[in-house]
Amino acid sequence: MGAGKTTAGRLLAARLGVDFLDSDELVEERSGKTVQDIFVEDGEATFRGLERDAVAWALEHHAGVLSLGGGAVLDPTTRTLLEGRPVVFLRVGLADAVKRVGLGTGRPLLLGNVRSRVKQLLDERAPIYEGLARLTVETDGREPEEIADDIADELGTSLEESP
Ligand SMILES: Nc1ncnc2c1ncn2[C@@H]1O[C@H](COP(=O)(O)OP(=O)(O)O)[C@@H](O)[C@H]1O
Ligand SMILES: O=C(O)C1=C[C@@H](OP(=O)(O)O)[C@@H](O)[C@H](O)C1
Ligand SMILES: [Mg+2]
Repeated sequence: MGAGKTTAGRLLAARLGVDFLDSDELVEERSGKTVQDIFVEDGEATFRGLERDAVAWALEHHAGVLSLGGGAVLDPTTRTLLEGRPVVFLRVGLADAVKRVGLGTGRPLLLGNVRSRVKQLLDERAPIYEGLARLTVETDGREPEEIADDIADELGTSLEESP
């Protein structure tokens, strides 16, 4: 959360001239509920199931850029769906992540002490992100446009070698 997946993903799609989808937006459209309400009313496990279905649908029906929620890779089926695809890990340090998520509004997993929650989630999840990523891009102190340009340049090369 706060890595800039949604922001840089949208810019990347525009730069490549392809469609853009975001798994949180898809979950909200498909369920008719906000992510926040799903977490509060139905719980995280229900959200992960909806997220898995949304990711599966997007990967099957959509060619373009898909930005994921930061916890999507916690689901084993979602991880399997992503394996072998050009997954990009946007790395963010604690300070920049905390700045970017602000008070964590709309991000139910950040309720409470935002800084310690972000740290805990980054520590737990970094190995999963690293294991899945074909490309890792550092985002600290960098503008989303620059990050999107880097991804486009580096993925272009990688996709030529292995689609
Ligand atoms: N590289 C960046 N530098 C500064 N702010 C950023 C950057 N990328 C995104 N942001 C801002 O941080 C917040 C979270 O970005 P978002 O794209 O929603 O992240 P994610 O989808 O990874 O949670 C937004 O307010 C966005 O404008
Ligand atoms: O990291 C997570 O578990 C979550 C990240 C959020 O998306 P972003 O990473 O786009 O903020 C959203 O899916 C939900 O609040 C849970
Ligand atoms: Mg997002």
